[in-house]
Amino acid sequence: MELRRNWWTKRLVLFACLVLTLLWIMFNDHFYIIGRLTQKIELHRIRLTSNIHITNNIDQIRVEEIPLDNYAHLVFTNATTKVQVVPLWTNNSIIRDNPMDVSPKYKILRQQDLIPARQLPSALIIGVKKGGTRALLEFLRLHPDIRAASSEVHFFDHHYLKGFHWYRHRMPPTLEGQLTMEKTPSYFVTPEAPRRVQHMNPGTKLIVVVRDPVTRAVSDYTQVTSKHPGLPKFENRAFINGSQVVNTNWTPLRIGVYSRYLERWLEYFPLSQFLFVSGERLIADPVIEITRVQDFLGLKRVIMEKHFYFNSTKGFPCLMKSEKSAVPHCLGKSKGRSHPFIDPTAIRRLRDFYRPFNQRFYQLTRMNFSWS
Ligand SMILES: Nc1ncnc2c1ncn2[C@@H]1O[C@H](COP(=O)(O)OS(=O)(=O)O)[C@@H](OP(=O)(O)O)[C@H]1O
Repeated sequence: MELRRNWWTKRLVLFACLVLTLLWIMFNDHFYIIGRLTQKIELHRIRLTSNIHITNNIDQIRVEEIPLDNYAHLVFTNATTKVQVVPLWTNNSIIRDNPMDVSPKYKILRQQDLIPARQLPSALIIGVKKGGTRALLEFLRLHPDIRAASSEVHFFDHHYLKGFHWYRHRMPPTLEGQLTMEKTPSYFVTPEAPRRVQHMNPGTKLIVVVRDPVTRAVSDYTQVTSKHPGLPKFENRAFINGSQVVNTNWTPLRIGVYSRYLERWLEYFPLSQFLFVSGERLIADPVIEITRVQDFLGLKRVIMEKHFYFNSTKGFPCLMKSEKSAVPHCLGKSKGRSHPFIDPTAIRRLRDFYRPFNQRFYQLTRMNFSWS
């Protein structure tokens, strides 16, 4: 009898160990299992809603990345073998494997069953170069409902052929309700960018930080000379062969013809999807501009007066705290450089040159930026 009882106890202990091991495995793979389930549901949804036949086995999903430009062509010619998938959902196993995402912050979120996922941006700061785009993005990052890629991604100009899967993985993970953003100022002047952005999402919100084109050109030139000292003087580059003719082929001057680029964007997006931020006012009164941006993005007005202070050494507004730390934060040395002296006659000529283009830009945007 005693022998039989021992036999049962041993079996029970063994069974309990087995159950505990199973529970442990399930707990650890909790998110992975959910991820796989969601993936199956998502794929099923694509199958139901799309007229593209996906031949891939669910466990060996092989999505060939094809630029969206070729989409129409593919649908009509070779629909069974190649699919254009713009992923709106992240496989959690990728988050699991990314060291950035196993930070304590994400561990806590996971424990609360809040699973961050990477999304394509729904709002972009598309320009303009040297307009104040970094300042705007750094200010916006204070908002708890905004998550932004920290560096310029250059997807719609340089990396488009890498596909949307690549692009999405440059974005930070977000929780439901959080907005994904990115800033690359060269998008504004990239001929293909409007069509490509529209293709990604015709509802994308577009923010353009603009600044007096003459000061912008000098700022651009200052940046170039900081990297390549010894370049010809600004005045020598701005006018053809020492004449009074403006050298419109020179990129720092060409970028300032804002109306030309905006006209191209307006072929793809309605004006209501743009917000034009004054680069000058972003320095003089950042609260006004940041409030406009929060309203435009449909966000609560969280960033306000108390978040800014004027740093007299830097000569610019700085933040009382950054996204990551509670200490006051100014932009780096490359933002807010002192500009070289430019001959006032050259400045006057450039102002005359830009005047009609500025007027056209005011007309298009229905805003008067008062650049003289
Ligand atoms: N708060 C604050 N701090 C520092 N700088 C500020 C700020 N707000 C706007 N600016 C202006 O931003 C200009 C740089 O613009 P961008 O960030 O768009 O430049 S870039 O295109 O990303 O290189 C930069 O141009 P420069 O003054 O010529 O350096 C600044 O004038």
